[in-house]
Amino acid sequence: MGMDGGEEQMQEPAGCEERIFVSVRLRPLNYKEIARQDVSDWECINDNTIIYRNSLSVSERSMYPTAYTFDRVFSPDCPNQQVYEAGAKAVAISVVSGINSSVFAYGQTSSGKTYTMIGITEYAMTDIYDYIQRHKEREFILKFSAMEIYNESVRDLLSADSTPLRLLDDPERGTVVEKLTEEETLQDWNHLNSFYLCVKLKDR
Ligand SMILES: Nc1ncnc2c1ncn2[C@@H]1O[C@H](COP(=O)(O)OP(=O)(O)OP(=O)(O)O)[C@@H](O)[C@H]1O
Repeated sequence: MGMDGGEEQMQEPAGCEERIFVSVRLRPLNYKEIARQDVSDWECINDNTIIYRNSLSVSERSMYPTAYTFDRVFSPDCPNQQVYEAGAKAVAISVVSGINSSVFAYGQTSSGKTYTMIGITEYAMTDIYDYIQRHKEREFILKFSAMEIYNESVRDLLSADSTPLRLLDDPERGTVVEKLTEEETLQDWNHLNSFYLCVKLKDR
């Protein structure tokens, strides 16, 4: 996979302004929904807009907006690679320019957060390692941590100990998760993958 599209952005970060890119991904119907002959309530009508095809009456429908616009929307047949390229790549690889970046998924249970984030992380790490390989004149340190926040309790996904971790307010660093495992000796993709596998197994 090439990085030509993001290269310029990586060398010339856009300054200190904050930017938020919001995209929506529609999940395909699962086999249970198909068996029930469910129909998706949502439809992408272009790259930026989804519409709600609800079953309300015409008079009720006028009370609710039916079209919602985002920076990007992805239809149910969009593969992870396309979601990554169009929705997360620029953010994910901006870290090599020293920009603080974050990609996260939000949605109800079974909406596809894990499916999407696993795909995005794999493509992002491939790109980041590719960049590092091609810039041997620079030194990079990659750290990897994984935590789950569930029912307001924080759990370290790289530790066998499932005791909830405490959140501390550090005057300089902001909110800090106490005792979160931080692997800072990631040598290559395979090394990362061993931690990553551990996270995937714990998510089940
Ligand atoms: N875009 C997609 N294409 C194909 N299958 C998908 C897609 N998104 C989600 N799925 C499937 O739907 C199921 C639920 O997805 P996933 O586990 O990612 O949801 P989640 O939002 O992480 O759920 P939870 O909050 O319960 O952990 C999984 O079996 C996943 O493989």
